[in-house]
Amino acid sequence: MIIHHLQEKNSILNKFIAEIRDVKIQKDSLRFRRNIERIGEVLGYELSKQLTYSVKDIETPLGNSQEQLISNSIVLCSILRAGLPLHQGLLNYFDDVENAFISAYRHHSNNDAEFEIVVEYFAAPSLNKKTLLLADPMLATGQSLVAVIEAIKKFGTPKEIHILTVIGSKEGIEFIKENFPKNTHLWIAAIDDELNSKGYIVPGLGDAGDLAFGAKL
Ligand SMILES: O=P(O)(O)OC[C@H]1O[C@H](OP(=O)(O)OP(=O)(O)O)[C@H](O)[C@@H]1O
Ligand SMILES: O=c1cc[nH]c(=O)[nH]1
Ligand SMILES: [Mg+2]
Repeated sequence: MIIHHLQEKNSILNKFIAEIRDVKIQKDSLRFRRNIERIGEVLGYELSKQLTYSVKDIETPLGNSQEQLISNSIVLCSILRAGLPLHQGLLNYFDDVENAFISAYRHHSNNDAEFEIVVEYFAAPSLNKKTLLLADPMLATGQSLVAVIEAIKKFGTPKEIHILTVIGSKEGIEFIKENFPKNTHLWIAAIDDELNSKGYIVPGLGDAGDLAFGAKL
């Protein structure tokens, strides 16, 4: 796995990360969603430098200009629910790509510490030979991403996979490294050291889905 850790270098991204982590600021759900969206825009811009380009002749009112444009066939797939604002941020820049959505949630049967990932819903075009962008703001244990990559196998084999995430744990990154193809790129804004006993990232930000859309039963 090729890891691109964006916060290794200081940028305006730091402000968006600080605001989504901040226990007071994150209570403003409109601002929380918009910050995740802005981070999606930054991740998408960085990722665009890794794509394939081909020249296209563009007619201007005064002449012609040769522009290098992205030639990958891209499918942007986000994991519900928390992936939605990240999806919007990526779509702001990758506005003409195909889209896919998959649901994955933690199902607790006995206690808070034990859960399985339930994948129920998947709407997608063929993924065969495509460049798959897989977006989910939180990479905690990594179990959701691994359940998703298993579930989408029947929709074809992508040429390459780019995972886009906001905050990840070291443990989660190790887990997905073992379960994704070696040429997979991980674009990650912030990496945290720990997971708590309930599988939440520490210091993290709490529950991204609830902060964006409210608590669920
Ligand atoms: O790496 P993992 O341990 O699998 O955890 C990460 C998952 O948890 C969050 O979703 P959640 O299950 O809370 O669903 P939600 O988006 O509906 O809130 C997050 O958006 C990831 O999908
Ligand atoms: O820290 C975490 C772990 C899973 N899901 C979240 O939203 N946050
Ligand atoms: Mg959640």
